[in-house]
Amino acid sequence: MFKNPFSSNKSEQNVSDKITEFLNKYKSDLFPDGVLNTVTAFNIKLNKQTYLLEFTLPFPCQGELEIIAKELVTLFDIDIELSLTLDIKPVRSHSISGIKNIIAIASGKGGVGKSTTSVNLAYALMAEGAKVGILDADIYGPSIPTMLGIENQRPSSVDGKLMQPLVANGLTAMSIGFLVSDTDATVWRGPMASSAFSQMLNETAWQIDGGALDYLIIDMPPGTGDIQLTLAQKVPVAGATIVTTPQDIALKDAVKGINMFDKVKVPVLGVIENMSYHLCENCGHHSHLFGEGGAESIATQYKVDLLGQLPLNVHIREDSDAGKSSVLVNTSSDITSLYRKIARNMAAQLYYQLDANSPYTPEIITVKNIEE
Ligand SMILES: Nc1ncnc2c1ncn2[C@@H]1O[C@H](COP(=O)(O)OP(=O)(O)OP(=O)(O)O)[C@@H](O)[C@H]1O
Repeated sequence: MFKNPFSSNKSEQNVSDKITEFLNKYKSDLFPDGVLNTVTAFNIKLNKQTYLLEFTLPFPCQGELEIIAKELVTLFDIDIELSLTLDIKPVRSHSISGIKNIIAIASGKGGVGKSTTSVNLAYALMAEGAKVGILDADIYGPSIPTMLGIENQRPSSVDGKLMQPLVANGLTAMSIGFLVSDTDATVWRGPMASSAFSQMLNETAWQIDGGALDYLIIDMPPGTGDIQLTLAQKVPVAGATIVTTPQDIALKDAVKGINMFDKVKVPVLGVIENMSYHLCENCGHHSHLFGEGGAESIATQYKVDLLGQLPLNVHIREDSDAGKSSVLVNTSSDITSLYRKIARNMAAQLYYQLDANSPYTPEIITVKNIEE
C-alpha cells in the first residue's frame, strides 16, 4: 500500500480521471505508448480512502507499477493499492506442457556470470509477478544446484513418468546435477548428454500450483559450438538473452552468440553487460575495470536491446557462492532493483517483439501473404 500522510477527501470521479490521464500519458521503455495502451484490462476502485488500481498486463512489471504508484501518491495526495494480474501468452507454439515461454540465457565466453545472472533474473521475474522455472542445460558442469543451495536434493516422481522438479524459494528447478554425480556426467558423449537434456525438458512436471510457468529460463552451457547450436535448434526457445562482460574477447564471443541464434531463427531479446563497472562502496566512484561501452556498441550494431548493466559486486559473488540469490537476500538493495529492471525489460521485449497481441510485433510474412 502506498500511503500519503496528507491525504484528504477529494471528488472520487475527479481523482479517477486524473489517474487515468496520468496513466495514459506515462511513457517509459516498458510502456512506449503509455500504460493504458498496453494493459489488457484496467480498473480503479475506491475502498474507504484508498484507490485500488487493478491492472492486467501482458508482461510482469510489479516494480514499475510501484514507481508509478509512488508518483501518483505525491502528485494527487492520495493512498494507493496495486493489484497486478498477468495475462502472458506463449509467443511460440510448442508441445512441452506446463511452460508458456522458454528464454535461453547464453554467453559466448565462459565465466562471464551467465549462471549467476540466470538465477538472479529468475527470482527477479518472480518478484515482478511471474511464475518461473529454471533448467540447467550445462550437462558437463552444472552449477544451478549449488547456486540455489539445494545440491544434495533429488527429484521424485509421483506417476513414474514425470519427474517432480525441485523448488528453491518458489523457483522450480531441474539440473543434471540433481540426477547424477558430476563425474558420471563428464564422461558422457554428446548424444547421451543431449538426450539427458531433452529428458529433463520434456519429462519434468513443470506446472506449479496448478498453473503453467510463464517463463522457463534455460541456463545454456557457455560457448557457441555444436552442443549450443543443437540446443538452440531443438528447443522451442521463444527468445535468447546474451550475457557478456565488457572485455573485448567476451564481446567478440557475445557477437558469435547473437549470430548463432540468428542462424537458427531464435530472436535475441537483448544483451546484458555483467561486471560492467565497479562501484566503490565507500566513495561511490564507478570504475570501468574491464573497459567501457562495448556491450552498448554491439547492441547498436546488431540492433538488439541493451537490457541492462550489472556491477562487479562482492555481494553478488558471495551470495551466489553461498547458494543464495542477491535478489532474495536483500529485496530492497540497488542490485535487486537492477536485476528486476533487467527482468522487466527482457519480458517486455518478448512481448513487444513476438506476442501476436502486441502493437509492436512485426507481422510475420508467410508465403501465403507474399502470394497475395
Ligand atoms: N556481477 C558479479 N559480480 C561479482 N561476481 C560475479 C558477478 N557475476 C558473477 N560473479 C561471480 O563470477 C563467477 C562465475 O560466475 P558464473 O558461474 O555465473 O559464470 P558462468 O558464465 O555461468 O560460468 P560457466 O561458463 O562456467 O558456466 C562466480 O564466482 C560468480 O559468483
